[in-house]
Amino acid sequence: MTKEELINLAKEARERAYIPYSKFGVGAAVLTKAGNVYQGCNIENAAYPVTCCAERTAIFQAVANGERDFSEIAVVANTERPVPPCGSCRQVMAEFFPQDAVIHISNMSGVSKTVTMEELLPFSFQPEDLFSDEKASQ
Ligand SMILES: O=c1ccn([C@H]2C[C@H](O)[C@@H](CO)O2)c(=O)[nH]1
Ligand SMILES: [Zn+2]
Repeated sequence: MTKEELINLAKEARERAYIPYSKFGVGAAVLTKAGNVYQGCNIENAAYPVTCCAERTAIFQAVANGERDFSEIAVVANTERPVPPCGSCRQVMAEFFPQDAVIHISNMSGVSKTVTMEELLPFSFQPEDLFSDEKASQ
């Protein structure tokens, strides 16, 4: 699976975005270490904050299908510069992605940028931090 193929799958998912409020469509495609791809689009809600971004939709789709080991994700929007994932999505990525996993962000005309998980959310709160709580280990 090439970067371009993953980006094309994110573009395809973007066509299914449910965006009656913002009209801002985003698509994502996440690649698992097993070689499977799960797509996601943003899904908005009349109660605005309930909206789920494309990235989280794709990751949750994969996890709900029993996959938790990820190597890459592509995210696409029709913007001038490639759209950086929001803070909530970065934290969800940090839960599942290793530090060397790669995030490809792209616009519709193919301007893209690739960053690692470590670059996208450095010094992130990790599951290990929670489990290392001193009281929890007593
Ligand atoms: O990286 C991003 C940024 C925004 N959105 C969605 C959320 C909302 O539906 C719309 C406007 O913020 O775009 C995403 O899906 N991913
Ligand atoms: Zn987000």
